[in-house]
Amino acid sequence: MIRPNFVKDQVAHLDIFEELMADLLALIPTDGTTVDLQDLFFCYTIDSATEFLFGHSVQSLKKRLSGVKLDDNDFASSFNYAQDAIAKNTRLGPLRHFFRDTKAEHCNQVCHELVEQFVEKALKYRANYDEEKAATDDDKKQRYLFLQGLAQQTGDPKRIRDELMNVLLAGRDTTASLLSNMFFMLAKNPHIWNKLREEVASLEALRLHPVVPSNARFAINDTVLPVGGGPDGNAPVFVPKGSIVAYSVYSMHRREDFYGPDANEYRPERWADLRPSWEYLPFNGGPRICVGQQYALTEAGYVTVRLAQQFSVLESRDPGPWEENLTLTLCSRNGTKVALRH
Ligand code: HEM
Repeated sequence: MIRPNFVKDQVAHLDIFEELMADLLALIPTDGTTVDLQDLFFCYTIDSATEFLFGHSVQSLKKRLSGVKLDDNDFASSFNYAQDAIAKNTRLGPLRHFFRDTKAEHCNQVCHELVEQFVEKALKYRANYDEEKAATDDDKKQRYLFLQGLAQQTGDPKRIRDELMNVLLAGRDTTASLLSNMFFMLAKNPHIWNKLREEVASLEALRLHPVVPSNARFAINDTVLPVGGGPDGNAPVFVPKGSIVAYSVYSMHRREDFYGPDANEYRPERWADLRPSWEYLPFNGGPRICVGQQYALTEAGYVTVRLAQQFSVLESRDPGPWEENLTLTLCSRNGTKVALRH
């Protein structure tokens, strides 16, 4: 249902990315003071995703700039907390019933209340579709709104709310994590920053630190996987109906038989002649491939190029190597502490 809302014209709204860039740049010190870019990237992507999805940004970067103290009733902080609680609950499994988290319940409510307002707008748009569309046609500059696209397809308020939440969840932390992991590695490798090719730098960041590092499928019928069985892993594997097959994209992306003996290193130059197929799956593949892939790569590429234009020096301010923080996505445990200079 949401796939038609992701055609190229609709996701390439560079003006949104540029407007937010001004706020992002204003928050980066230029005197060599350490800044945590990961923190700022998470603000950037929630602002852009809420603008794209709802037509209304939650303005977390602007709030930072004006020094507003964020409390538990703020959408961006509540969304972060509620998401971490989902990851924690998944790990606790059946034990989660013994750890009631009232703050998470409150945060869920804050998120739902904000999204409800947009659901109401969507339903109003649907009810007055002809008039609203005529008004839109008159103003050619009007941006495409994901919310309106959704309202044309369904009038079920719960479905609209769930789809909005789902895309916000799928699209926000992922892109922020990609940018954070990539800048962590770029800051450790200044020679790459200097001759940056934004596209290959992000492809390599998604190989070494795939932000969706594992995945699974549930067999709805008996089936056979062509390889993976037997002592050498080359025999077929029978998968009975009802089983769950989990796989690790993280491990696959570091296999030396695919990527060579330096598979564990961040080396974007390898993409000069690398043309991977199913051994490279940051966005998955097949019918459920990520619908936001173009959006994510456009946004990450845009932010990278703008920062590269603005700053010639990017220095790591983290003494250690990259360490993982696995919640719903994979980002850097110690943030992306760097210093930037013109
Ligand atoms: C670096 C950024 C991103 C990565 C690595 C990523 C990765 C993925 C992966 C691996 C899946 C497949 C999940 C599965 O197998 O079931 C997926 C699905 C999805 N992604 Fe992304 N994603 C990113 C950004 C985005 C963005 C920006 C959006 C939206 C604006 C988005 C929306 C979605 C949606 C709606 C699905 C579900 C598609 C379906 O089930 O048909 N993603 N993503």
